[in-house]
Amino acid sequence: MADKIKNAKIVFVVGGPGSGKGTQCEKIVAKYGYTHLSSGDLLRAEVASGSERGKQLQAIMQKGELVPLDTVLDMIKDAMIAKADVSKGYLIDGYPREVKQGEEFEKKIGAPALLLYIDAKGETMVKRLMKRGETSGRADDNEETIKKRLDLYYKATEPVIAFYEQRGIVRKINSELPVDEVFAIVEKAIDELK
Ligand SMILES: Nc1ncnc2c1ncn2[C@H]1C[C@H](O)[C@@H](COP(=O)(O)OP(=O)(O)O)O1
Ligand SMILES: [Mg+2]
Repeated sequence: MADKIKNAKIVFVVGGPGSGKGTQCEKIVAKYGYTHLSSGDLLRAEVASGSERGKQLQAIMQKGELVPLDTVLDMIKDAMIAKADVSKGYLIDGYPREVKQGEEFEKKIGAPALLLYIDAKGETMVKRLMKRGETSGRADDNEETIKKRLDLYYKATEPVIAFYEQRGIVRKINSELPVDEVFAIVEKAIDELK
């Protein structure tokens, strides 16, 4: 089964909470037929299912902490295999959150062809998340948890970007711009993959 995704085009979408990863992924899906897998969305779906695993996950996520590595990776892999026949590529959104997660992903699934680094200022991310929190219903879109998520992002995820920069696959995207202008930069990076 895992053979099906062996040669798949894999794009890591990395950036702080509220940087605009989900927004850009949605546009990539519409234009390029990629499959969008947000690790956060997969986890929230598990929570919503009410399963025992979901309950444990909820407690961790509410504190703004990282969920155990194997759990996230298994969920991503299953979702990739499920879409293998219809997918032109995969957007792995919000993963890897730390270098070790990237290494495990490559061992179990494959190497990314590109890392889109969706970059916005801390104050911009906070503003966007507070606004999103008005309607998102996400337990972690509140001021206290946002601050923790940002701190963790800077500590754990920035080394991920440095790690893949050595391989020359990082494209830094200025996400301070309006959505469509951000997407114009994203398109260039994706087009280079063909
Ligand atoms: N370039 C941009 N300009 C203004 N607002 C943006 C933006 N990109 C995203 N947003 C808004 C949409 C959401 O309400 C919020 C967070 O975006 P998101 O795509 O959900 O971020 P992420 O998935 O990185 O957490 O910010
Ligand atoms: Mg998101």
